[in-house]
Amino acid sequence: MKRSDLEVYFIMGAENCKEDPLIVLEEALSAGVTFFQFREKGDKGLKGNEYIKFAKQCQKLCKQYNVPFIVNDDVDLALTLNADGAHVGQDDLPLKYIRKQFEGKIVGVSVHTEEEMYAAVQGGADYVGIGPIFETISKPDAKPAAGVSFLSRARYNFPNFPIVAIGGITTENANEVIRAGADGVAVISAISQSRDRKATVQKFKKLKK
Ligand SMILES: Cc1ncc(COP(=O)(O)OP(=O)(O)O)c(N)n1
Ligand SMILES: Cc1ncsc1CCOP(=O)(O)O
Ligand SMILES: [Mg+2]
Repeated sequence: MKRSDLEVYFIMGAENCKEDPLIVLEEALSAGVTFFQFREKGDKGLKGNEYIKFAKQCQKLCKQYNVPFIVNDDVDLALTLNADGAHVGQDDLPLKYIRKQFEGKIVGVSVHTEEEMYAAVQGGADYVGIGPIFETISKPDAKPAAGVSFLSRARYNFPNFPIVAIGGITTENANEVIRAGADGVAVISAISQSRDRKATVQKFKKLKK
């Protein structure tokens, strides 16, 4: 993958949407998001066959728009569906156990410290997600908002490594994370709950590098 693939990384599960999630996803894709993460989790998340059916529908839409379909947390689902990749956090399956299973595919890892970042890069991650940068309404168990200082250091230490920023990112504050060194923005609510998805995605795509 290229760093520019992370430009507008849309993340979504059904509970993030006030409208039909498949319509939300199709609008986001047609507006030009560059990466998609299927993140269906939590007590209110779909389960069993409904979960798998929804994942397949999202994957089909992503294929139509030629956008990578990444599965959050559920490595088995990613492998079963032959997804383009998986995203794991520090409390999920460790990179060293899954890297080989995803040969030729994309593996993203969430990092919050320099140690975690070095381990992810050395362990063969394709990109890292850094955040939450700002307060988020979409992850009840998120760590406190950390601002951009770690993001800036991560970019300084790894000038060419793909980095995406996440957490509370909106069209108003996104330039700050790009200036701090992120290749792109990973966003749930700003896109899933936008009243004008096309305009929102277009604004994210015009960020000053
Ligand atoms: C791109 C990206 N970055 C970070 C995360 C967060 O992963 P994690 O810490 O495992 O939390 P959950 O999303 O699983 O609740 C992410 N999903 N994507
Ligand atoms: C999954 C995740 N990881 C850190 S913050 C976050 C939620 C991001 O959602 P939003 O863009 O709505 O703040
Ligand atoms: Mg996780």
